[in-house]
Amino acid sequence: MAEQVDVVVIGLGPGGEHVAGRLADAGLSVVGVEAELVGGECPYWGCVPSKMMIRAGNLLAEARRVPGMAGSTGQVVPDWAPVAARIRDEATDDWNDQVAADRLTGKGGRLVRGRGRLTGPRRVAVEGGTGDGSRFEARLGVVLATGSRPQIPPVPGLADVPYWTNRDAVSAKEAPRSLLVLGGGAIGLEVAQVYARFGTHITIVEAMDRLVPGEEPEAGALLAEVLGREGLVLRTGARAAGVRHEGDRFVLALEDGTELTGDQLLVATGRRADLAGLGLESVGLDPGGRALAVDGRMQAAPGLWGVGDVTGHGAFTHVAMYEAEVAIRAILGEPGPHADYRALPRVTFTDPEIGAVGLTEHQAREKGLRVRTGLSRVPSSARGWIHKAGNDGLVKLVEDADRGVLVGATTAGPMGGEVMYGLAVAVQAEVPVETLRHMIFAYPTFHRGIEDALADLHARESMPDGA
Ligand SMILES: Cc1cc2nc3c(=O)[nH]c(=O)nc-3n(C[C@H](O)[C@H](O)[C@H](O)COP(=O)(O)OP(=O)(O)OC[C@H]3O[C@@H](n4cnc5c(N)ncnc54)[C@H](O)[C@@H]3O)c2cc1C
Ligand SMILES: NC(=O)c1ccc[n+]([C@@H]2O[C@H](COP(=O)([O-])OP(=O)(O)OC[C@H]3O[C@@H](n4cnc5c(N)ncnc54)[C@H](O)[C@@H]3O)[C@@H](O)[C@H]2O)c1
Repeated sequence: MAEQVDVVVIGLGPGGEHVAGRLADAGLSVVGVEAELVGGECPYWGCVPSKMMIRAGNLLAEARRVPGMAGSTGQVVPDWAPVAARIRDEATDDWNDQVAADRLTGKGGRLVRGRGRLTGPRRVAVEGGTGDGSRFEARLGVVLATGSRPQIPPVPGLADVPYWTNRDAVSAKEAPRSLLVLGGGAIGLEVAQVYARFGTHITIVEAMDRLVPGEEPEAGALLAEVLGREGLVLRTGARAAGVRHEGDRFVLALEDGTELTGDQLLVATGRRADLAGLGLESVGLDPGGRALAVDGRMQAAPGLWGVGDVTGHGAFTHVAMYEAEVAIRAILGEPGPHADYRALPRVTFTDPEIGAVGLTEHQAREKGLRVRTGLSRVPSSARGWIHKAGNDGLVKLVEDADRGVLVGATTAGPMGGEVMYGLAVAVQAEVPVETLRHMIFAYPTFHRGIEDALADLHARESMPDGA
C-alpha cells in the first residue's frame, strides 16, 4: 500500500533540500528521498570544499606576492594538512549529513534514505537504504532534484584505471606530486591551480583550442597566460588517445603521440544528469535524454517538477536554488515570474576569478544580434595599477547594438565574481547603455573597469560595422 503524502522530493542536494524544507515549512506533508548525503554535491564534494581549497591556495599566492610590495616573508611553506582538516571538520563533518538531515526534519519534513524512482504519475518507490520498500502517492506531485554526475569520456583504457573525480580531488589527504587534469573547464582549472600552489606539478589537457571554452576567448587567453606563468603545463587542442596505469603512475597518451605521466589523473570533462533509473518511462517521458525538459514553471509533466542540475540549465548551486523557488511557487499556487535565464551569472574561482553573465559575444552573434563589444584591461585601470602583483584581468561587454542594452559581460580579475554583479543587474533589467555610461563609478574600485569598457564600446559606435 502506498502512503499518501502531499509532495515527494527525490534528491536532496541544494535544489531538492530547498524545495522540501520550504514546502514542509508551509505546512505540507513532505517526504524527501536521498540516496547519499542530504545537501548533495555542493557542500560535500563541490562548491564548499573546493572554495576552501581555493582560499588556501590564494593565501599562498598572496604571501608570495609580498616581496617587492610589502617586505619579505622568509619562506612560505605550503602544507595540505590544514586544508584537508578544514574540509573534513568544518565543511563536511567528515562527510556526515546529520546537521542537514536535522534541518529538514526540524521544518517538519520527513527524510527517507534510499534511491527513489517514479512508478507512475505522482507515485514513488524507494529502493535500498533504510527506506527500502517504501511506496508513496503524492497528492500534489513529485519533484525530481537528482543532480548530475561526472561525464566520463570514452577514452580507451580510462574505465580500467583508478582516476580521480572531483570527489577524490576535494577529499585528498595530501597534495599529489604530479597531477594530470583532463578538461580545462571550471573544475579542472580551479583544482589544478590550487594544487599547483601547493607544489603539485600540473598538466592540463583540454580538447578545445582554449581554456574555459564556454566563456569569452579573452578569458581563456588570460587564464592560459597566468597559469603558464605559474608553471602549469597546458595542452589545449589536445585529444586523449588512451590511458594506462603502470606501477603507481598514470600514462596519458595524446593523439599526436605525446605521452604524459602523473601520480594522479583528474577527469573533469563535464557533468551530466543521469535520467536512467528514475522511472521516467512510467510517466511517459524519455529516460534517454540529456536532461529533464521542463517548462517555465519547472514542470516536466502533470504533477512532476524538476529543479537543479537535472534540468540542464547550468550546473550551478544558484541555478538549483533559483529553480527551486520557481517550483515552490508553482506547487503552492503562488504568483510569480517564470524562470528567466537571460542574466545567468557564473564565476570560475580561479585567480584571477572569471565572472560572467548572460551571452558571450559568440552566443550573441549566433542569435543573430547586431553585436558591439567593449573591452578594458584591469592593469590599465587606476586600481589595477595600484594593486600591481596579481592584477591580471579584463572587462568585456557585449551589447545588442539595435536595442542599446547589454546582453552579456565578463569580468576577470581580482574579485572578478563580485565585480560582475552590477553588470548582472544591467543585463537583467535591460538598463540602457547610455544610462550606464553616465553613472558615477567610485574611485579607485576594480569595477571602474566597467566605465572604461563602456567608453571603449562608445568609441566603437563610430566604426563602420559597429563591432
Ligand atoms: C568540484 C565542484 C565545484 C563546484 N563549485 C560550484 C560553485 O562554486 N558554485 C556553484 O554555483 N556551483 C558549483 N558546483 C556545482 C554545484 O555543486 C551543483 O550545481 C549543485 O550541487 C546542484 O544541485 P542539485 O540540487 O541539482 O544536485 P546535487 O547537488 O547533485 O544533489 C542531487 C542529490 O540527489 C541524490 N540522488 C540522485 N539520484 C537519486 C535518487 N534516484 N534517489 C534519491 N536520491 C538521489 C544525490 O545523492 C544527491 O545528493 C560545483 C560542482 C563541483 C563538482
Ligand atoms: N565555480 C563554479 O561555479 C563551478 C566550479 C566547478 C564546477 N562547476 C559546475 O560543474 C560543471 C562541471 O565542471 P567541469 O569542469 O567538469 O565541466 P566543464 O564543462 O566546465 O568543462 C569541461 C571541459 O572538459 C573539456 N573536455 C571534454 N571532453 C574532453 C576530453 N575527452 N579531453 C579533454 N578535454 C575534454 C571540455 O571542452 C571543457 O572545457 C561546470 O560546468 C559547472 O557548471 C561550477
